[in-house]
Amino acid sequence: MAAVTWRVVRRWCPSLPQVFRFPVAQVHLGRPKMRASQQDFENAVNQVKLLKKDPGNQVKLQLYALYKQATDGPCNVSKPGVFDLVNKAKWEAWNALGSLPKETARQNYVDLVSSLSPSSEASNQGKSGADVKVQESKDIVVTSEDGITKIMFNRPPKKNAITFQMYQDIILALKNASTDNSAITVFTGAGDYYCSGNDLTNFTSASGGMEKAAEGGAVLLREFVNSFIDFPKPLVAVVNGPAVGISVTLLGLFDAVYASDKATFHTPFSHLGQSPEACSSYTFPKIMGSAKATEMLLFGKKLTAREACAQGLVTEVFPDSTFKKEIWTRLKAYAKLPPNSMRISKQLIRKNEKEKLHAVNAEECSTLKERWLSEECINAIMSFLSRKSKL
Ligand SMILES: CCCC/C=C/CC(=O)SCCNC(=O)CCNC(=O)[C@H](O)C(C)(C)COP(=O)(O)OP(=O)(O)OC[C@H]1O[C@@H](n2cnc3c(N)ncnc32)[C@H](O)[C@@H]1OP(=O)(O)O
Repeated sequence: MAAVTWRVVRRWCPSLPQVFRFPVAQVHLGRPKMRASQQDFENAVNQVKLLKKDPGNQVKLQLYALYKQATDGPCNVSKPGVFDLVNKAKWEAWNALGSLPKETARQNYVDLVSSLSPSSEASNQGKSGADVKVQESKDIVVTSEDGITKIMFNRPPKKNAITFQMYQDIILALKNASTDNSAITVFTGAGDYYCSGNDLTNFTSASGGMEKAAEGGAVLLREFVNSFIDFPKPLVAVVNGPAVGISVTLLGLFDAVYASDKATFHTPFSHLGQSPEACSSYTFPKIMGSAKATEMLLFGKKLTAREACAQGLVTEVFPDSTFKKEIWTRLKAYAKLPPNSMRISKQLIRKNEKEKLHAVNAEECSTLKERWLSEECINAIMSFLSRKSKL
């Protein structure tokens, strides 16, 4: 899926690196524009193959798009399916170049490759992470500031429900955050909700029928949850409002959870004909004991922030009026702690659990794949979509 390595891709397509989304406007070209000859272009293509350091998915995406535009012209192939993550991302990057002339694409490719020379790689490494928007995505906004990478659900009109695209964007954001120069990574939500969980239209709107959607959904979910299990730095949730479904279950994989007193925690899986995910069938009983976990995961009991704190799911609750101010002040202080020490301590805490968590994730995903095709689940989703039911 998305985690194809640089080496694998070079083998797969020597001059066309694996890529992800990166808006054209953000390419910073290293020198003034001159007309690049075909020879310059071919030299640049060869230079890419010799790069010692992986330039990162965003740059690889841009290289791919510019190469295709320079050689084939505007994107002329149909968009790959929703679960063909890598090819879809490549298609989107190429398609985003619109009608950019071949010569300009060739020039931009040459300039981009030249900006990847060892000297410019070295000069990029010293950059501070001050207030940088690090990933372009409509519904997931990623910023980096004061040693904190913030990943924000940003779909307030839909209560931040998570689309298939958002799952993919989060996987990419976590991958980037694991190696950026921030000390901690924080999830939060825009608007009044933290997140209303899985977008219930994900399965009904996917092309290729429910079975294919369930199959692809299970693969995507497994990779998504794996990226939380394996995340190497302190992972903090700033729960600004109600949280539903997978946005709650994931909290068992976070290192700290801070909540506004307006937040609630709800996992209505039985109401939806579904079963728990994000390792919550293992983490929740461990955190709160099996009786309390049963009330949440089987009976769908909604907890207030204070109840969730008493059960150990939430670290601390703050009055909503001062929540943001207090929490960001505190997190900025935490982000100044020695990052390597925090990473190593987290590793020690997580190490003995990892294998178990991966096994639980795999089993939960295959169970869910069956559930999504069950009559109970399909009826529940249809009922929500036809507005007969709400939580
Ligand atoms: C591939 C991986 C799969 C992983 C699986 C995970 C399992 C889960 O996450 S299960 C949890 C799924 N979530 C829900 O069941 C929540 C459904 N939403 C609601 O019950 C309510 O919308 C609400 C209680 C969250 C909010 O109610 P409220 O009255 O305040 O606002 P609404 O008018 O209902 O919502 C505004 C707007 O947002 C749309 N929306 C909200 N949540 C979802 C959602 N989860 N999926 C799709 N759409 C959602 C809602 O339909 C409204 O849209 P319109 O304005 O267009 O009608």
